[in-house]
Amino acid sequence: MAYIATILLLGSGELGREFTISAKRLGAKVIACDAYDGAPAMQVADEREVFSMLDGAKLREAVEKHRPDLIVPEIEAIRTEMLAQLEAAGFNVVPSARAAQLTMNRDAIRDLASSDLGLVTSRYRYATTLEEVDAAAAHIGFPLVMKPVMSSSGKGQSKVESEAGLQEAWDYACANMRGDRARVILEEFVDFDYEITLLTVRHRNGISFCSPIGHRQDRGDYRESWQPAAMSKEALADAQKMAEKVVMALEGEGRGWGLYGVEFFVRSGKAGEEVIFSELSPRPHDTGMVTLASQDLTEFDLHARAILGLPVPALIAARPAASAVILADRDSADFAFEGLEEALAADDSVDVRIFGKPATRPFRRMGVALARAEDTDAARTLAAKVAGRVRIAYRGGPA
Ligand SMILES: Nc1ncnc2c1ncn2[C@@H]1O[C@H](COP(=O)(O)OP(=O)(O)OP(=O)(O)O)[C@@H](O)[C@H]1O
Ligand SMILES: NCC(=O)N[C@@H]1O[C@H](COP(=O)([O-])[O-])[C@@H](O)[C@H]1O
Ligand SMILES: [Mg+2]
Repeated sequence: MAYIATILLLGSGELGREFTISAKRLGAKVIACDAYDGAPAMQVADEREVFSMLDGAKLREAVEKHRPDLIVPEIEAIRTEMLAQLEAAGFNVVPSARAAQLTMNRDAIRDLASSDLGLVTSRYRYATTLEEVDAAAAHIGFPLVMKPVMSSSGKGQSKVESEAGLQEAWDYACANMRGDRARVILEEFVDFDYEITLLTVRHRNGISFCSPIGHRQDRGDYRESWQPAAMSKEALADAQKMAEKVVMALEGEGRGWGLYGVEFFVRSGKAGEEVIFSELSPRPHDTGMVTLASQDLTEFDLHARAILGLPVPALIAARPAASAVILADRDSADFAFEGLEEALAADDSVDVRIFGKPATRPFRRMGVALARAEDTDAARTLAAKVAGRVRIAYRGGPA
C-alpha cells in the first residue's frame, strides 16, 4: 500500500501517541522519535528512532534516512536551527520551522505577540543576571511570575510575592531551564478569573476554531480541563481574533497548516471581560486531551487532517466533557495501574487513557481520565472521581 504521507514525529509522548493513531487512521506511516525507547507514540507507530531531539546531527540523520513528507514536532525542546535548515532544503516542517523556533523561546513569541502584533499581554521584562532581575522586578511590581525563557510544563516557574523571594526564584529558574542561556522572563501576575486554550486549526481552506477549553493548572502544569468553557461572546471573539493574528504570523517559509493551542487569561474589567494572550503551542495541547471525549474529531484528528491537506470543518462542535490527569508521585520503573475496574464502573460517559510510559517520576503525567456529562461542572466532578480511582502501585524503585 502507498501511504498518504510519511511522517517523522519529533517527540513521542501522550500527545504524539494520540496523533499517531489519528494519522495512521488516515493512511499515514509514522516514525516516532524520542530520547528514550518505548515512548508512548513508539508503541503505536510503524517505526521508531531513539535520539535526543536537541541533537542536530542525529535529527538530520533521521530525516535523511526516512525522507519524510512531513516533519511533525511534538515537543518544544528540538534543535530548531536544524528544522530551519531542513525546511530550506525542501522538507515540510509542521506547521513551519519559524513556528517551532519562535514558540520554543518565551522571549521570541512574547516579543512577536506584544511588540509586533500588538496583542494584549501581561507586563513583562527579561533578565540574564540577578541584578537585572532586581531591576525588572522593580518595573513589574509584585506579585510576579518568573520563568526561564526556555522551559515548558511549568518547569523552573515560580510566583514571587516580594523582593525577598527573587533570589530563590532566580536560582530555581536557572536550575530548571533548558539550554545554556540563563535568561528569564518576569511577568506581571495576572489575577485572572479563568484561563482558556483556544484550539485553532489552520488548514487548506482557512481557519477553524474549537470551543474554548477551560483549565486549571498547578505548579505551572495542567491538572484538569473542560470544554466548552463558558465565556462572553465578546471575549470569545477577541480571543479568536488574537489567535488568528498570531497563528497567521507564524507561517514563515512553511505552510502554517496544523492545529495550535493558543492560551489566554480572562479577567473582568470595567469594559467587560478582558482577554490577555499568554502563549501558544504550534501543535496539539495537553489541555486539549479533553477533546478525546468532547469532540467527534479530536484535536489530534484535526492536526492530522490539517497537515495532510485534508478537509477540516468550519464548525467543530463540542459536547460538555472534562479531563483530569493521573500523576505519579515518585521514581519507579516497576509499577502497575490499579483501580481501573472501579474507575470505569460508571457507564459509557467515562474513559481513561493510560499512556504506557516506562517509568514514573514525581508529578509525571501517566494517564488521563475523561468524562462526559450534562454540563462541564458535572463532567469535571466525574473526571476527577475517575482519575482518583486509578492508583499507581509501586513495586520497585528506578531502573
Ligand atoms: N503571568 C501570569 N499570571 C498568572 N498566572 C500565570 C502567569 N503565567 C503563567 N501562569 C500560570 O502558569 C501556567 C503555566 O504557564 P505557561 O503556560 O507560561 O507555562 P509553560 O511552562 O509554557 O506550560 P505548558 O508548556 O504546559 O504550556 C498558566 O497556564 C497559568 O495558570
Ligand atoms: N505541556 C507539554 C506536554 O504536555 N507535552 C506532552 O508530554 C510529553 C512529555 O512527557 P514526559 O515529560 O512525561 O516524558 C510530550 O512528549 C507531550 O506528549
Ligand atoms: Mg502554557
